[in-house]
Amino acid sequence: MQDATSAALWIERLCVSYRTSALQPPRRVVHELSLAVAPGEVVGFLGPNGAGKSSTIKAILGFLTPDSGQVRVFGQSAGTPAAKQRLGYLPEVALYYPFLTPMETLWLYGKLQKLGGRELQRESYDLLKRVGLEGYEKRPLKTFSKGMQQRLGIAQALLGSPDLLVLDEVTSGVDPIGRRHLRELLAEVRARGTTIFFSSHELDEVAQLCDRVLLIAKGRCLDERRMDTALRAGIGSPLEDYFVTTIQKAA
Ligand SMILES: Nc1ncnc2c1ncn2[C@@H]1O[C@H](COP(=O)(O)OP(=O)(O)OP(=O)(O)O)[C@@H](O)[C@H]1O
Repeated sequence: MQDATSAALWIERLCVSYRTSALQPPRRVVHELSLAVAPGEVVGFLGPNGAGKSSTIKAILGFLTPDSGQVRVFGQSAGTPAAKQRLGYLPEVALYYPFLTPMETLWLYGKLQKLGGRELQRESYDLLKRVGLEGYEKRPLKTFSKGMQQRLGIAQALLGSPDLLVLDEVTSGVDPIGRRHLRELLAEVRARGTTIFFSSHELDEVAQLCDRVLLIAKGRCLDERRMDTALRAGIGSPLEDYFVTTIQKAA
């Protein structure tokens, strides 16, 4: 049983609202959401469009201030340097400077993490190789396809060997070969004991990678369950059935 100090990720009664106009009251998009992820666990965060997945992820990163509730990363309050140090993050849309190369990009992100020197250079080459960008280390990103940029995003998220990897739509825009490659990479990251929390609409992928899935809709947790063989079997269809029927029942 996890608690706020032992969990890799602990969210308790999180509420998030957005104000889109000074004339309108804020609109709440995450309602009293609670969840816990154990160290080393791989959890898929599922839900239909607009369910509140990215908003929850932004609260984990400390990018927004919740109305109420608490978010902790390895016992540290979200958004604090101590929490950020343990986190690697790939946003839903990762934007990089088009005139920089992958090596320069990782150098920049490494510097922001206070990494540097030969160690950073070695880690950057190693990561680019692991994500399948060997040979592209010194090409400007403006020549990269979306899938190649996404691979760079994974390398950036893995820089500094984070203990918790938070991925928002990790394989969006990646071709089937790239997806397989990324799945293998995440399986390898997981085997090293890294906790992974990721949102995805790719249920095949979720079925193959996750220990557990959490399903949210309209900012509320609908269900959670372990990925057993019944949900893994077939070509993702049992998990798709579970997703569709649980959402429909709640509606
Ligand atoms: N910056 C913002 N300002 C106002 N409303 C926002 C903002 N970001 C998200 N929302 C709204 O919050 C709700 C939840 O959005 P969120 O992006 O968290 O959902 P999601 O589950 O990640 O969706 P998707 O699967 O489509 O990426 C949506 O209704 C969205 O329109």
